[in-house]
Amino acid sequence: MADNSAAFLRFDQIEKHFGAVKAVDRVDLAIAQGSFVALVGASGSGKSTLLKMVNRLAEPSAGRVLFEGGDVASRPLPALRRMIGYVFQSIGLFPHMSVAENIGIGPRIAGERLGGARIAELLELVELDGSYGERMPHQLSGGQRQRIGVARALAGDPKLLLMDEPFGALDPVTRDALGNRVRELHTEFGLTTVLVTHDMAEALLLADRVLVMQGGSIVADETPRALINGAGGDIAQGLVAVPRAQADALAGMEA
Ligand SMILES: Nc1ncnc2c1ncn2[C@@H]1O[C@H](COP(=O)(O)OP(=O)(O)OP(=O)(O)O)[C@@H](O)[C@H]1O
Repeated sequence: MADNSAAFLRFDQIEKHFGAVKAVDRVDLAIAQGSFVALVGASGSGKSTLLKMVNRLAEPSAGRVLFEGGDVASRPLPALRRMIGYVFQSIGLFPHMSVAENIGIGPRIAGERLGGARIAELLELVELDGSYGERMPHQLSGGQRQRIGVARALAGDPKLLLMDEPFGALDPVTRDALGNRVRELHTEFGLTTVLVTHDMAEALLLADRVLVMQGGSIVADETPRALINGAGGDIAQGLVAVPRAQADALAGMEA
């Protein structure tokens, strides 16, 4: 077996139980620095719970999560969360704070105030004009709110970006544009990214490694190319069949 002890992010026999429900069931997994990993699988398969054990929004029932070799449980929370950007679907901007204050909230909790130039730079990264800093969250579209969520996640110069269905509520065009922008930012900043998504096409197009979860376990771990070529087993292939059938149906409509 490969020695994963030096992996950037490692799940070591990790479990999470909610009463009788085993949300995550003995997952062993190593994620290399710089990789873009998509986590897919049916609703309730344990994706969000696995992700939340990295930044300690959920504490494991057993096992450990190691980040840069150290157990996340022994890191002070503000420092840990500063190193880990987190974006989720209902982005949770504070409604009474301006966009600029929302973006700067993580560093502020850690005792640092971001200046206007830095806020403008972060807005630019997500392709929004600096003037958006003065707006209030209710003055934004859903897509703009998700962009602010990405800017906020990047504000602490994280090494690791965790994304839980970040584009789920967006229209397909915005979703595609923001997904591609995140992939560019991942490369530009040398991030390691873990993206939870229900959309296998999104996983195949954005990630360089796709993990499939079922009943709390990882049942497939493949590259997008391998999945397209039939690897990963029945559950993975069942998920790949959806975008493939759509692509075939569209191709069949060509004149
Ligand atoms: N706080 C909680 N209390 C009780 N049960 C929970 C809690 N969080 C998750 N669960 C249960 O754990 C299991 C895994 O949930 P989880 O949210 O991780 O799945 P998921 O794959 O992310 O689902 P979805 O794709 O619908 O978001 C589910 O059965 C869920 O009901």
